[in-house]
Amino acid sequence: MNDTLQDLYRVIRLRQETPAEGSYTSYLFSAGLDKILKKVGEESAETIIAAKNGDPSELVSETSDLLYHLLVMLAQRGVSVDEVLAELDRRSQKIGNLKPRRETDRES
Ligand SMILES: N=c1c2ncn([C@@H]3O[C@H](COP(=O)(O)OP(=O)(O)OP(=O)(O)O)[C@@H](O)[C@H]3O)c2ncn1[C@@H]1O[C@H](COP(=O)(O)O)[C@@H](O)[C@H]1O
Repeated sequence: MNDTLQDLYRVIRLRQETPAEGSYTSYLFSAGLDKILKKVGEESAETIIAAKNGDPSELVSETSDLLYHLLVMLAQRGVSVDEVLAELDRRSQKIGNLKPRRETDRES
């Protein structure tokens, strides 16, 4: 896998430590946790709508917005993206994760 998420997280941490003029990331950190969480919520909803709409480029764009805002959220809470990637790596050791479910649960 390439290092794009880790590189982006590094830039976000730089902005957190050293606010920069005209930086959207610095603006988010100065606005605080509630603003960051509001953006995560908005971008999540926009990603869901994009997935429903079926336009692949819209879905790529909205998913990118969401991932960026999730990384800002992690940085604000002091959690490294490496911890998330390590957790995903750990999970990749296990396959067959489907738990038994009732017939009525299949659509939701
Ligand atoms: N990946 C991103 C990224 N994705 C989305 N965005 C910003 O997220 C915002 C999302 O758009 P919206 O319309 O929802 O929000 P808005 O109206 O601009 O802002 P709000 O008033 O809602 O807060 C846009 O302003 C985008 O520019 C990003 N801003 C920065 N980055 C990365 O962060 C790096 C540092 O950017 P700066 O902090 O701006 O220097 C960049 O080089 C990029 O790699």
